[in-house]
Amino acid sequence: MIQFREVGKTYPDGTVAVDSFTYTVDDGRIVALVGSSGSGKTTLLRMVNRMVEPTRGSVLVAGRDVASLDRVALRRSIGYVLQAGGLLPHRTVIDNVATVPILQGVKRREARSAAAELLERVGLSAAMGRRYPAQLSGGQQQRVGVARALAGDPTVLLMDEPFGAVDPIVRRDLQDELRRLQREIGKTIVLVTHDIDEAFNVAHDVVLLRQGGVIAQSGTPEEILANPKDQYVRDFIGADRADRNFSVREIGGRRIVVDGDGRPAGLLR
Ligand SMILES: Nc1ncnc2c1ncn2[C@@H]1O[C@H](COP(=O)(O)OP(=O)(O)OP(=O)(O)O)[C@@H](O)[C@H]1O
Repeated sequence: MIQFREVGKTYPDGTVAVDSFTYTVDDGRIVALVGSSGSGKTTLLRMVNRMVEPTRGSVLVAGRDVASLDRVALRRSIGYVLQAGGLLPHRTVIDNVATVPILQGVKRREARSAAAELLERVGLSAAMGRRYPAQLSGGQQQRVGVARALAGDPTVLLMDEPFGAVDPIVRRDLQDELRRLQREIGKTIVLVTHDIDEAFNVAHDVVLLRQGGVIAQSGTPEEILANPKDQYVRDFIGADRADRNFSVREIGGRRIVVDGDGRPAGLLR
């Protein structure tokens, strides 16, 4: 469980990135922080592993205030996935994945064999392990980034725009795989994205932010779609978009679903 308790961050230049944010991420959930640029998503994410220190309030992971924990140990115990994987270019893929366990004292051989298993878990062949990051596609690098973040066996995985650098089709694949992976490994995942469709596709719970890390609305994708709280939320989720609005037409005894522009979307069974 991750508890944000009236947590805030004012940067030294006076920018209030997050005013006062209170929210609890339950174990085994995928939570997406969504909002427009500058709404404080990355700041909030980084306060969990202390890459950013809050200027007020606190963040608790598994009941412990992260401010009381050793920073380096904390960072190693929480997986962090960056856009485009954030891999070390001069190390092979397998070494990229094995780095944290080796730093944690796992023997090199064991770490490498665990890394090979992790690569398979994220859908890469062990042979890919011998390549360097630049020899992989963006989507493959992203998978390596996930494998690397999982290598320290963290309970919490933080992901910052993890699929931002890949094309829409690969992006959708990676989103689906993240859901599958999370079902298998049961980690708690907090994901930052500016893409509401990605949040709806991947997350169990969505936190929609305004500037200053203010929660405009939080809930399951279904709850938010069914009851957008105000016009800001409606605009952000595209509630009025044709592809969000369906109706049913009867044609020849069958019920056809059409979108807001009247384009056929499917058959109602
Ligand atoms: N080191 C810093 N010093 C000063 N201001 C900062 C710093 N880092 C971020 N900010 C400011 O804090 C606010 C929130 O930034 P943050 O990166 O958390 O937003 P975000 O929602 O992740 O944005 P984006 O989607 O563009 O990445 C922005 O106004 C940003 O300019």
